[in-house]
Amino acid sequence: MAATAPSPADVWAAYDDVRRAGPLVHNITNYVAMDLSANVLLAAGASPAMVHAREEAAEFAQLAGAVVVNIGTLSPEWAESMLGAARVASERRVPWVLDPVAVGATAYRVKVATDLLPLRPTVVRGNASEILALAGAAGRGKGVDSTDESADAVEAAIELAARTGGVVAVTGDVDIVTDGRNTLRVEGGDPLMARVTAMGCAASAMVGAFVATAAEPMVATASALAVFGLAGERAAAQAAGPGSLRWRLLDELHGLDEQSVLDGVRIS
Ligand SMILES: Nc1ncnc2c1ncn2[C@@H]1O[C@H](COP(=O)(O)OP(=O)(O)O)[C@@H](O)[C@H]1O
Ligand SMILES: Cc1ncsc1CCOP(=O)(O)O
Ligand SMILES: [Mg+2]
Repeated sequence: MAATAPSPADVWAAYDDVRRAGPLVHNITNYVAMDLSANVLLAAGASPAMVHAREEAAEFAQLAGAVVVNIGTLSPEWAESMLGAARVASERRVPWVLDPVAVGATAYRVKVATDLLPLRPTVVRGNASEILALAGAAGRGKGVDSTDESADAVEAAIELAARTGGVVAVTGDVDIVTDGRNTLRVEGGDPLMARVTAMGCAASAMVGAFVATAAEPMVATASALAVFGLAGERAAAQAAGPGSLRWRLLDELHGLDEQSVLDGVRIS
């Protein structure tokens, strides 16, 4: 599908960089996702901060290695914080990630996400229905959940990436990563991951950690999703259900070693 696929060794190097640098990742994320996202970032070696007040979000964004903006539990006050933080990130070249949770569900979500797009997110990460909806195609989803396959959102992702000038990632059974010119397929993960709330939000937070430390957003995004998927599939292999998948995922992210990444990552 593309010439720029990072090798498993590149993915390991990117993860190693996150662990060494421990980047500060500023999250304006939803109430549901705060705990899992913060714990995923800590398990991956990054430093999470959840900061969303209008009075401080833009100021805090200047301190961060990356900003993650997630519209999951929106309100007008939060939307103002998101726009302020994204504007500062864009102006100061702090990489920032947009997670357009449930964007197809209501006109308000479409408006807020559409207002954020001109601030040129380094990466947009969503499920297939969200990326279809944001690109103006048919996808609507079932609330925060996708009713579409990632393979059916490839064209929408390419179109959206051309519009933002950044990277767009569609997660699902296969994760798709595109910059509008090259498109990568990241395999891995497990269907059980979709039975734990805020997994996609946590994947977006991981992307934040990787874009904070890697020079190339395509490599960073594919690497983050590959590591997250690998940890998820290793966790799922031992999990009794969604509850143990959740804590096992944190343990797998923390314990993942070079050989497991070299053996387990599949990007084409
Ligand atoms: N059917 C599946 N097979 C493998 N991995 C999956 C599957 N569904 C979701 N995942 C993984 O779960 C994580 C969350 O993705 P997704 O469910 O698409 O996000 P969201 O929670 O935003 O809808 C990603 O790492 C993705 O690769
Ligand atoms: C359930 C829910 N409701 C509003 S935000 C949210 C979390 C969504 O998380 P994810 O998109 O990662 O499934
Ligand atoms: Mg989501």
